[in-house]
Amino acid sequence: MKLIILDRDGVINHDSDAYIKSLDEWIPIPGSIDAIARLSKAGWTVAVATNQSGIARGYYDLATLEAMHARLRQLVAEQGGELGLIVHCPHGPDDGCDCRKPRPGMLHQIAAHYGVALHGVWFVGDSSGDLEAALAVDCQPVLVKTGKGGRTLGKPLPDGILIFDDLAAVADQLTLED
Ligand SMILES: O=P(O)(O)OC[C@@H](O)[C@H]1O[C@@H](OP(=O)(O)O)[C@@H](O)[C@@H](O)[C@@H]1O
Ligand SMILES: [Mg+2]
Ligand SMILES: [Zn+2]
Repeated sequence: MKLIILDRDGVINHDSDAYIKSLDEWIPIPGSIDAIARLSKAGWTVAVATNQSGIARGYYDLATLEAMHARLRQLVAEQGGELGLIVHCPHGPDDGCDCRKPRPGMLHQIAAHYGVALHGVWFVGDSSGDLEAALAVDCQPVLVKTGKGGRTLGKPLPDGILIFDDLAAVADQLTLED
């Protein structure tokens, strides 16, 4: 199975230091919806693992998050693609959960859902926590320069990460190989 896992904020949609708190604030990064559709049409299963501490912080509720994800699925379907499992961590930094990145719990959830191993699976993110979560379970960490990616690039980076301008460039690479 060709599985790729994506972070959401800063990779699929624009991020904000004020959190993405409503459907109106959820704005796709240009090229990202098409990238997901291209990957899907090329036989890739595209899953999402996203921290959503805004729920624990009371900034928005689960219904609002699910409305964002319904919009995401609709936009990908309109491009002829299909989005796979979306897993989110609703917890806050002090909740001690196993699913909040950089912990790899959501990656394990996705692997279990599809019955696959995580070794070498590309996990595309914009933050250091995404890269750390990937490395914790032997995924291939992939950093995009969108969202917080520019800031992340300014920090010391672990060895072995792949860097792309954006999700569209990741899709170009993976669909080129097919
Ligand atoms: O990039 P993903 O995982 O899809 O989602 C990130 C969001 O949950 C939010 O994560 C927060 O971090 P804290 O949760 O406050 O540490 C902040 O970075 C916000 O700017 C950001 O919107
Ligand atoms: Mg992010
Ligand atoms: Zn959690």
